[in-house]
Amino acid sequence: MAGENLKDRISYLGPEASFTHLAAVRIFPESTLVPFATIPECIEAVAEGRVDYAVVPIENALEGSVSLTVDYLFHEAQLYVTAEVLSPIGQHFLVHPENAEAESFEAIYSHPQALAQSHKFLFYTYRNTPLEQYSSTSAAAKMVSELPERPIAAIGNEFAAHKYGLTILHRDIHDFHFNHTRFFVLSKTNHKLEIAGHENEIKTTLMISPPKDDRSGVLHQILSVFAWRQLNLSKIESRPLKTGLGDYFFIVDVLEDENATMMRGALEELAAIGCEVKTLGSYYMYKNS
Ligand SMILES: O=C(O)C(=O)C[C@]1(C(=O)O)C=C[C@@H](O)C=C1
Repeated sequence: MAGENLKDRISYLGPEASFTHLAAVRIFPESTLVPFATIPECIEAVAEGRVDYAVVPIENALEGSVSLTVDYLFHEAQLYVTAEVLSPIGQHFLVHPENAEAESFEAIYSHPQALAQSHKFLFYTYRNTPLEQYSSTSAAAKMVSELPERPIAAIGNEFAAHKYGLTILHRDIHDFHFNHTRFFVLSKTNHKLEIAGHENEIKTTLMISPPKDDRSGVLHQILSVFAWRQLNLSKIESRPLKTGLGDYFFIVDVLEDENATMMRGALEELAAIGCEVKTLGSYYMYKNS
């Protein structure tokens, strides 16, 4: 399926000016974007057909996988990745203009990922200020804008500062310069979103559960399936199956289309060695500036 439909409805972690919102606008500039308070609600909305696509964070360069998204995709939903968005992430320290001269702050609010990405700055600059988790960076920014009487701060992006009329007291407070997040664009149907400006490389995400007989060398066996076919992996990660200690599944990103001959052979061979494979489909990557 090519292009976006103007009538499409898209769920994202709101409110406006979250990082997920910016990623959603990159792919769906003209569609109806519907904010939700949590990632599971965004995923549920697409699984139940209330929206056509969900845009959700999947991995951050500093903090690793967003386990909530990974686990929902494995355990709860049968959805497909239709595109990936790679966004640079700049975290800023935002305050109400009336509190721009405050000597200290009562608390600092943000999404747990943003607090974690700014850990060093917060430790060295605001060691004694409580850090409070909030549903998203933009929800924290909105809340700070609504409570000028409280000396509180939020961590979020520049768009949130503009949207909610906040002052950027400290700019670029994320701990490492190369801060990027990958977002998935999820749908109930397996297809690729093809709009202008995608990278050439195609990627397929597989979730592989190893055979249950606990044989030795099974990870080696799984990797060999890809290795001798010269199928390049850009990521491999394990997550708990939640069936017992030591039980894991593997998330593998392969730089090939799932319909390519070598990939079809790899999927057959994985089944033959007793693996269960959940494919999330093949998709292109879009960079956000
Ligand atoms: O809180 C937001 O603004 C989000 O869109 C969520 C989220 C995440 O869950 O990783 C997205 C990107 C950034 O890494 C920080 C937070």
